[in-house]
Amino acid sequence: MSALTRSPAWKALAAHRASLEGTALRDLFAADAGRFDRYRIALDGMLLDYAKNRITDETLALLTGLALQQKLEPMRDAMFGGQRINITEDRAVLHVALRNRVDRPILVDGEDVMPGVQEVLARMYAFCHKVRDGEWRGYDGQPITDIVNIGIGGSDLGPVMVTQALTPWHHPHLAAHFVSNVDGTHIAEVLRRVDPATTLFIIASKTFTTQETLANAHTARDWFLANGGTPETVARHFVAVSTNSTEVAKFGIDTNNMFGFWDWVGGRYSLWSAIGLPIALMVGPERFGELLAGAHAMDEHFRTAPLDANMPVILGLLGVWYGNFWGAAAHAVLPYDQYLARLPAYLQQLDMESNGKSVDRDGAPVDYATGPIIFGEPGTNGQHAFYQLIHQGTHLIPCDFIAPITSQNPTGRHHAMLLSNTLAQTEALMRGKNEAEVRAELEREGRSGAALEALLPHKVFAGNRPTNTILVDQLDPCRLGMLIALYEHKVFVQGVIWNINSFDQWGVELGKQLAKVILPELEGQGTKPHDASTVGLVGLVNGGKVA
Ligand SMILES: O=P(O)(O)OC[C@H]1O[C@H](O)[C@H](O)[C@@H](O)[C@@H]1O
Repeated sequence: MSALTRSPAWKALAAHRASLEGTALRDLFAADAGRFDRYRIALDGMLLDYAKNRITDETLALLTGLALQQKLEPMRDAMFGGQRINITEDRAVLHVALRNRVDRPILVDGEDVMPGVQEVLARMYAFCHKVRDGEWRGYDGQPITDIVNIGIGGSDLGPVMVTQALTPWHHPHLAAHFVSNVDGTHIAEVLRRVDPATTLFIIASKTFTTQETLANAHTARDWFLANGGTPETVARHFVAVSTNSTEVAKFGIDTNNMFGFWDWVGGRYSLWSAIGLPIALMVGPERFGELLAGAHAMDEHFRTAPLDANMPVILGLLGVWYGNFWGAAAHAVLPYDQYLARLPAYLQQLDMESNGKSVDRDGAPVDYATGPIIFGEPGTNGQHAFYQLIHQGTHLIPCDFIAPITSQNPTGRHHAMLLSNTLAQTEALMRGKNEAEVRAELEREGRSGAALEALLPHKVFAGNRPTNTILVDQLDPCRLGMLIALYEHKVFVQGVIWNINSFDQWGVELGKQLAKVILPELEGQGTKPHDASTVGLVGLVNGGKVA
């Protein structure tokens, strides 16, 4: 048994969990009118309501006890203090420095990183002004109309998600496009829609060695050169965001047109750095600053609020509660805002790449569940697709419902209808509908006898399904920054409880290595030994058809 599962706090939670068997959320609500008042946290136009969870005051006390036992506070302070908590890569973890709006010095090995952060931000902002004001011109003197960000993983998902979420603040004469997949269809479809004379390519890669990104970048440059561009004008159309100036120069981008960041910014935590350039170009430096300010407000809350009044801590602990003590393997994120359509995809990388680990910080196998499967779709679309399983399936799936009180597009009754669905879903999941209620309903519909009995079990909802509701006044840059930082810190909290390193991602390497072996085989350069299935599949691909 691991130290964690042997620990007093863990055992106390296991015993407490057993004592809650058979306790239904609807009964907890009926017995306690104060749940909503006690189980909510508000901060700067954002509210977390966590009353619809299988918890009591004792649960929260035991969960915060677990956090204390696992040294959450010292670990949090170590992150904010620039210590090298990413032990397998020997790096500090300082995305919080990128949005440190008060200029509190943040030291890594005794050196303050803040001047460097400010310097890159100032260069980014100056560049944004030039492009946005039409001062930055393409090869034939026209202003830029289209921005194509080429990157993948953390160099894509954050910029895509945020750019889409902040659509109401977009520059009226700029359009953003994102190319990530190595599938040639992705870049082909984007290049079909843009004009080389007025397009700016951002090649975004922390390492500048990522196969997909470099393939797309080369294809973009070849297309540019074949369509009116020249080697001399590449500099007006290609900029890079990277930590690797050597590889950027090798690719042929003038390092004057490179925006740097640092090894202490993890890919999936990098949208606050120069990786956010497409966002800043589209919404402008002022709005980008508000995004950073929102994240900073959440950082300060996480850093200073007591554990039991701390949004990321509570979200993280609730996830541990369900994953480790109730057997929940998945977690749904359900944004009731069309602008947040890509939030679930973004959170899949943030959470699953961070906490999808099965050895602890010392390399010992864990004997407890770690990060959950994250999925989601914007409401109300998800309701008409997979909510059936959440309501009546055999898996317990805790859900986060996220919604703005005010819409950016008030259109007739739409927003009230949207929000009525948000609130109804959390109520339905919590309450369910018991046999007596279903029976009464069927009788009111005029059913009776065998027909009623046959239908009855299908229409029962067990309820007792836990949800969090995150309401924001409106989805503006500041609130979006808060929301993303909330999830970043939630993931951190869980990693600390599970004693895993949330900041490496060795699990993505094996597939990359093997793809390098298979690629030459698909390009006619001989074959290599594999298992029978892989050999067979390579043969079919090389043969050009499946049979
Ligand atoms: O920014 P890059 O160095 O191109 O990396 C892009 C992505 O690829 C890697 O394989 C990692 O799994 C991601 O965490 C990273 O964000």
